[in-house]
Amino acid sequence: MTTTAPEPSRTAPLRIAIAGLGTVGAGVIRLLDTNAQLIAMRAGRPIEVVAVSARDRGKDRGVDIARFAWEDDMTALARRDDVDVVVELVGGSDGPALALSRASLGAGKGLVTANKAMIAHHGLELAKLAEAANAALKFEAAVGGGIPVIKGLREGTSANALTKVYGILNGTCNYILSTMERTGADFADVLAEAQRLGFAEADPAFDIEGVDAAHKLAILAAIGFGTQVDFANVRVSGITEVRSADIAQAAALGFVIRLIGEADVEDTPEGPRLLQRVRPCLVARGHPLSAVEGATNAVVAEGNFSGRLLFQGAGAGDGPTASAVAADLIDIARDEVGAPFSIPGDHLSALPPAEPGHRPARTYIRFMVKDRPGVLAELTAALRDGDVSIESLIQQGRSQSGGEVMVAMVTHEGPERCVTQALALLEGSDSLMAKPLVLPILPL
Ligand SMILES: NC(=O)C1=CN([C@@H]2O[C@H](COP(=O)(O)OP(=O)(O)OC[C@H]3O[C@@H](n4cnc5c(N)ncnc54)[C@H](O)[C@@H]3O)[C@@H](O)[C@H]2O)C=CC1
Ligand SMILES: N[C@@H](CC=O)C(=O)O
Ligand code: NA
Repeated sequence: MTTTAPEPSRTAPLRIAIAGLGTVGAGVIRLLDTNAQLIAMRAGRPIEVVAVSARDRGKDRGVDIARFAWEDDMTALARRDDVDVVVELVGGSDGPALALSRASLGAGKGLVTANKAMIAHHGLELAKLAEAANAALKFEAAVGGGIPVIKGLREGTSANALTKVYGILNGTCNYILSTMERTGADFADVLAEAQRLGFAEADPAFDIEGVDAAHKLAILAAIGFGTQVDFANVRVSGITEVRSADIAQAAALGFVIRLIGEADVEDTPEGPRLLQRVRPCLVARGHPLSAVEGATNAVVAEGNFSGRLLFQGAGAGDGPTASAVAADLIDIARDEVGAPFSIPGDHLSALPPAEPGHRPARTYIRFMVKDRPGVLAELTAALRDGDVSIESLIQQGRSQSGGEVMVAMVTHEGPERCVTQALALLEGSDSLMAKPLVLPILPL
């Protein structure tokens, strides 16, 4: 006689364990407490926290954790028989978060995570583990905080071939850029405020150097284009070189500066190629992304039948991120699972990276140069030799004593590689006092 484990009753609670009780973890507990009744109604059963783990048991988080079992070793959560789903809110691409995630899926438990770094690096492996164990792996909070953008792409646009996905994917950078633009405040002060508000990563270099946005872009591209997550081939530049003077100059020209992630698949004679890049761009006032302020994120997806879709909302912070985590839990409670990347891991394709040099672009170029005769001629000669046509050129004031001046230009549309070639001609020039800043102008 064979016996099988009894099917859990649909009214039995979904029993969860939470690892990580920082901004997001405490937010999830607060949300599950506050909205317990409506969540039980919508999920078809209660969602009940059984056990938790973090670094410091005694820390005051503004939520009562004494009612939950405590594990010093977070991977012990994956071994508990009284847990159906593990929620990983620790962070870090490897280390304990990855060990816990592998152990949870390996034990056949569902996994909900907000950890974009881990999904960007190990998403395919974890998806295959989940699929093999017939367990859920969900990560709505990992991209766009509270915006249901993973759901939007996995479900809402699932009948479309996507042509492009792009947008503002990092709340901290957007908070810094839009606050500097509005108030003229200093970069370091605004970053400190974003940290205080709980938007920034544990190491904020991930935010300001564009890496966090690149993690999120790699995840969106995988879902949108049915490709394996390919973080290693995202071309990344962050916002650390952007100065207040660039923001002011952009404003005078009718633009704002935003950190934009963009991905598309290009058909080439050698086959399809995946372009993924994150970089600060000039965005014309009037473009929907120019009005995105503070820690808000916005993602544009273009489908061949849906047309252009815009997903917008709070991209960081405890409440919005907790909202996305809880929505994933509700899906699991309802048994709505499916392949983590929309199509099974074994069928995700591996596309080589695209080379975008031939693509047409208008570009803002800012030089910091020595204030001396002949400098402008040197710059314009290099641009001429690189086949770059200048649309407008502004020299900002004069220094007192032959010091540093700013020269900003906007180019006419031309192949991207021309700007790169022109700037290569200036490399090593003692007229340049800093590396030129190149900001593409986002097409409408
Ligand atoms: N803060 C936000 O707005 C958002 C955060 N996320 C992601 O959510 C995750 C958590 O982020 P936050 O709550 O902001 O971080 P946090 O730093 O506020 O909290 C992290 C928690 O994990 C625990 N922890 C960290 N390392 C540990 C270790 N080695 N052993 C045991 N416990 C450890 C800490 O004690 C703390 O309780 C990260 O993956 C982050 O990228 C995603 C979307 C938005
Ligand atoms: N540090 C991230 C948090 C959300 O993902 C951000 O600023 O967007
Ligand atoms: Na989201």
